[in-house]
Amino acid sequence: MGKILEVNNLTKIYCEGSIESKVVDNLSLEVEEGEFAIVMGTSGSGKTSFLHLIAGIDQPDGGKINYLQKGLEDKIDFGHISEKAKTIFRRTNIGIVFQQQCLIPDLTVYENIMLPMMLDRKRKEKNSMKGTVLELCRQFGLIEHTRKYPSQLSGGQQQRAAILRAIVNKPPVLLCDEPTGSLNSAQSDIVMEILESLNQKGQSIILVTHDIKVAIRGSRVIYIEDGHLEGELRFNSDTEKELYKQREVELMSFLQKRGW
Ligand SMILES: Nc1ncnc2c1ncn2[C@@H]1O[C@H](COP(=O)(O)OP(=O)(O)OP(=O)(O)O)[C@@H](O)[C@H]1O
Repeated sequence: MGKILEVNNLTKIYCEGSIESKVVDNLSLEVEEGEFAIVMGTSGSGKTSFLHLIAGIDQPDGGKINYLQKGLEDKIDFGHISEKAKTIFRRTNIGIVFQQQCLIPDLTVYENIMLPMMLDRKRKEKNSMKGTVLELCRQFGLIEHTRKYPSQLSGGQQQRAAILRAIVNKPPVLLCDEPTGSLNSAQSDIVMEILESLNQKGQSIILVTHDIKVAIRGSRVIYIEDGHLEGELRFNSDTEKELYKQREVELMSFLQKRGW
C-alpha cells in the first residue's frame, strides 16, 4: 500500500483586526492507503481547521496538500488548484461526514444518498445507481427507511445515511469530523462499526474525535497541539475486540503525557 495523502508545512492563519493567529502551523504528515487515522488534540488545537484544509473547504496560507491518485504517479496539489477543479476532484475522491449530518431535509434518505452519484460527471446508468444505493441501505440497516425524510430518523440513523452519502461514489478517502459527537453511546458504536467495516474493506479514513472509545477503533492517532503535529501513536493492527481495552490504556497514557 502506498501513500494516499501528503501534507507538507501546511499553514492557516486567521486574522481578527490586527491580531494574526496561526491555527495550523507548519503541519506535515502522511496518510497511507487503507489507514484509519484518528486526529486528536485539545479544544482549539486546530483539528477541524486541518480537516477543512485537506477537504478543500478552506484555502491554506502556506504549504502543500498532495492527494496521490491511485495507480498514478501524478500528485494533485489540492491547495493550489482552481476552485472548479477542486470541486470536481472532491466530488469523486473525498467523502466528508460532519458532526451535524447535513442531510438535505426535503430529500428522502434514498434521494440524499443518491445525490452525489447524480452529480458525478461519469453518470452511471440509473438502474445501477439505484441498485448501489439500495444495496448500501441494506448492508447498513437503512433499507426500511429509504422513503423517509431526515427529520423522521433518529440521530444515529441520520448519521448512517450521511456516511452512505459520503461513500456512495467510492471515494479513496473519507474525512469525518466528530461523526459521533452528537450521538449516544449505542448509536456511536453502530456508526463506528460501520466505519470499521468500511476500513477493513480498504477505505482510507481520517477522523477527528475527542472520544477515546472512538479513537481506539483507528489504526493510528495523530495528536495536534497549537496547530502542529505533536506526536503519533500506532496501534497494533489486530482489531480483536479484546484488544480495545489494551489500546485504551495505551492511548490514555499517550494523551496524559501530552497534558490532555
Ligand atoms: N473562521 C475562523 N475565524 C477565526 N478563527 C477561527 C476560525 N475557525 C477557527 N478559528 C480558531 O482557530 C482555532 C482552531 O479551531 P479549530 O476549530 O480548528 O479547533 P479544534 O481543535 O477543532 O477545536 P474543537 O476540538 O473545540 O472543535 C480556534 O482558536 C478557533 O477559535
